[in-house]
Amino acid sequence: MAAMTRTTAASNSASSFLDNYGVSVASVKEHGLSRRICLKSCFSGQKVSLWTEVVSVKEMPQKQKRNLYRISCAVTSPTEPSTNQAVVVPSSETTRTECFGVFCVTYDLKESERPKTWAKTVRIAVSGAAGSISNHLLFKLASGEVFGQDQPIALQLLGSERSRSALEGVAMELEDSLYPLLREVTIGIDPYEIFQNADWALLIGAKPRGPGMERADLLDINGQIFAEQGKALNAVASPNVKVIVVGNPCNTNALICLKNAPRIPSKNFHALTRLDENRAKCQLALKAGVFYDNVSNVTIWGNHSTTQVPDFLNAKIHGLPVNEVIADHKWLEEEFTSRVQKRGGALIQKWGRSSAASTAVSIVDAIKSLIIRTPEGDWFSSGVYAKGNLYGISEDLVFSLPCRSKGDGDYEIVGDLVIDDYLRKRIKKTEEELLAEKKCVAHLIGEGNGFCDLPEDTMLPGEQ
Ligand SMILES: NC(=O)c1ccc[n+]([C@@H]2O[C@H](COP(=O)([O-])OP(=O)(O)OC[C@H]3O[C@@H](n4cnc5c(N)ncnc54)[C@H](O)[C@@H]3O)[C@@H](O)[C@H]2O)c1
Repeated sequence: MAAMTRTTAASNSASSFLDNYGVSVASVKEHGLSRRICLKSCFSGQKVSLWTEVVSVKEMPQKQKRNLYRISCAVTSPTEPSTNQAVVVPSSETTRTECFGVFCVTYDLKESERPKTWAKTVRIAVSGAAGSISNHLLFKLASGEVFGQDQPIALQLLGSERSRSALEGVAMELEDSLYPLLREVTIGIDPYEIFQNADWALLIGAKPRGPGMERADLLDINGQIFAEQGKALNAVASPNVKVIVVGNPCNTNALICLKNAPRIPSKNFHALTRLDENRAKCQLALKAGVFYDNVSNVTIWGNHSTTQVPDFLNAKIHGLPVNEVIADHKWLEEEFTSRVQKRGGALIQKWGRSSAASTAVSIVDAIKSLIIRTPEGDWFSSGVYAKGNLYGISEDLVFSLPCRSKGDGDYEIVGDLVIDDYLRKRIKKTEEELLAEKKCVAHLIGEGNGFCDLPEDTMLPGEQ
């Protein structure tokens, strides 16, 4: 067995790198960043005659925007099987982002498993991948439940320095699950590496609000994380990446992220308010005594905080206005909102931990809302860049609004909801809170010095 170690930086293609080794490429099959390369020739200077072999090539992301290829090949001679192997690996400083375990093995699609609909691998970057929400979400993604049963996916998992070992544990569980659609798993702690070519970025990782921590402190600590991750997305993700920010305070984190990623359309950034929408639907269904799939057209307006406005005015049950079905208008006006806002807190009291599973489900719902056409006449809520909204809401905010999608990953803001005085007053309040949050993080969005004067220290849903 001949083993060699060599690192090279090349600004050109993988095949010209192979040329450096005197190897000629017979054919290349692409699977996202991974390529299977069949060779015809031999390594120059190795005096090894090759007959057929497979080389896996991985682009090693570099902040310096150089391409670095890791190449490993197992070479078998017809006369001396398994005696000739050559491995080219990067030097240790380039191995921080690793394909994990079984996912490093090259794969080939067998003809029999190549249905006509087999699609290009979707690359999904997930931050906070070792956390509670991800622990539910990753397995839904890998199972095909989200993107479909003929859609191979790659999971690119970002953790923090502290969660490095846990991240390996997550990847081991994914290995043991033998998901046929899960083609690649990479783990790491550098967003510039993990976000490479991501089609989706699910930004969950954030610092939790500790005891006695002001909302302003949380904004600053987590804001810095999202400024960095925005820059990393800008540098290395797919230019049309769809970003869903979950880590709190998610609206302002999403705003910070998009401001730091000018290459990516602002429209592509979302703050997750889908859990609030789902909770609102559940409360309306409970009150009306109907199953929740009969509730539609529910909007969450504004911030994912206790100033959020769950809208019963425009919501429907069995296609009828909610206030025609629920006669108890006092309940709608006085109790419904706080029930939605306090649902997370009530759950913590019962179970002693926050809602991870239902949050993961709501992330799945949020993705599906963008890749599946919205049913006629309905809409969904998402924290989106408010540019072009017809409700007079400040446009330079990430604000939860009613949206509709054709299922192509894009969406439009629905512009014809009725806003009465009750809603207008509350929407104003959540808007004021978001404007104040924006001032706090001015230093992170290129708008001078941050100055924090929040109207009140509101909580995140579930904190109280
Ligand atoms: N928008 C919503 O509807 C909603 C709902 C529930 C929770 N959340 C928020 O989601 C976030 C995560 O919740 P969780 O229950 O999974 O928390 P968790 O503490 O279980 O997991 C968070 C993980 O993120 C990691 N992390 C921290 N900083 C990171 C960074 N800079 N890069 C990558 N990873 C990092 C941590 O090490 C940890 O493993 C919290 O901010 C929470 O408030 C939002």
